[in-house]
Amino acid sequence: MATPSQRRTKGVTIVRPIVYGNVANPLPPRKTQETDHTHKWTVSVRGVNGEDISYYIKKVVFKLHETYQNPLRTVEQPPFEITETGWGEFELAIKLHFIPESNEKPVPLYHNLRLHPYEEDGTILSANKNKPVSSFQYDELASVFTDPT
Ligand SMILES: O=C(Nc1ccc(C(=O)N2CC(c3nccs3)C2)s1)[C@@H]1CCCN1
Repeated sequence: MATPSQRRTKGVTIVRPIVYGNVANPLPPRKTQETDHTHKWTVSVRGVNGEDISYYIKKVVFKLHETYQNPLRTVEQPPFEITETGWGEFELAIKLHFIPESNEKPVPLYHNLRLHPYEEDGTILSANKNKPVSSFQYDELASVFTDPT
């Protein structure tokens, strides 16, 4: 956390790494018959190494695909995550709202939800390639605060 003098020093840039992404696991066969949903997934915004980000993030708004009920999901306390089930992959919009809200504009992020482990070249891995079935995709983003108040 910036010291009071840093917080008022012009030109000071505070970098806070943020990790966002999703995990996904296949649903048991009996479940998929009911809704055609094949996976359960969780999209999350977290601090690196579990760092508490709630002292500077007021809330996180997740915008799911329009076919989901109530596609705009607001999370106002950690863990900043949404768990849903589904059958496909799509782009989620995420917006980070900061404390104090008036000084930092909300930061938009975009995350392509993944349901399967992928090879580097994009080919889908079959489970027997010793890759965990739950796919992890984290794009690390350093959120930069310049000229903080
Ligand atoms: O998959 C894709 N788009 C998707 C949008 C929404 C998806 C989904 O999983 N769900 C909607 C939700 C509901 N189903 C029924 C009632 S709510 C479960 S998937 C694209 C198209 C091909 C490649 N990627």
